[in-house]
Amino acid sequence: MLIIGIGGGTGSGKTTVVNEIIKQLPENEVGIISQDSYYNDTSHLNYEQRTKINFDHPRSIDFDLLCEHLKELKKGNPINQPVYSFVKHNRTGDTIHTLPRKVMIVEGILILTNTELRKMFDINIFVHADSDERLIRRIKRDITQRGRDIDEVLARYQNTLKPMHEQFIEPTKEFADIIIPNNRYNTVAVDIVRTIISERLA
Ligand SMILES: Nc1ncnc2c1ncn2[C@@H]1O[C@H](COP(=O)(O)OP(=O)(O)O)[C@@H](O)[C@H]1O
Ligand SMILES: O=c1ccn([C@@H]2O[C@H](COP(=O)(O)O)[C@@H](O)[C@H]2O)c(=O)[nH]1
Repeated sequence: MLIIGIGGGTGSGKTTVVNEIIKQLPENEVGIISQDSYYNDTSHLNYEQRTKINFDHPRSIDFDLLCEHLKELKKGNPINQPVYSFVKHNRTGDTIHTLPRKVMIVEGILILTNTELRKMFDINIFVHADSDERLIRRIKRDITQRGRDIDEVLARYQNTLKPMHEQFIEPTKEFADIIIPNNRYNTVAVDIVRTIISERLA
């Protein structure tokens, strides 16, 4: 199994890059694990309390479960990936039955901060976009897709997202084997990663 970790700040384009990478690859050969599925289960909190969580800090992620799941996939066993709702700020209770594939892609803002996870990755990729570009994308996405308003997005950006990005996420660039500049759609970089995967699948 080839495991690729794709990190980078919110709005840098990780999900978009992953979708482009897998577009022309055989569906049954490549699997995706999203760090977002592994936000801690916060069912013991009410909605108001959940809105106050710092979702950009590594402790907001259930890395134990994520590592355990990746180990199971490596052993050839399927896992049940939790489904997360950004609208409710919590797991939905549903799961996605995820089968082990020849290539597994793990993507998320904080995945490269975790030493145990990094040890399991064969290739570390960091997707970079400038912070103003990421903020613009985040405002548009969170308002249209995640049920936020402009005040919420900007307050979260100033209070937690920006400082956490600087403290935890940006430094993980150091661990990257490949940095994808993604201020514009980067088809060349996507092709390179796709070629690496195709060679492994051949
Ligand atoms: N290179 C790009 N140029 C312009 N918009 C982009 C680019 N890459 C992604 N986007 C858009 O930015 C938003 C965030 O992208 P997404 O892939 O969800 O980022 P991430 O997963 O890193 O948070 C989405 O609406 C997406 O369509
Ligand atoms: O309940 C939640 C959980 C997370 N967030 C924000 O999401 C991003 C990470 O997702 P990307 O798709 O990589 O952007 C993170 O910056 C959190 O602030 C949230 O708003 N609500």
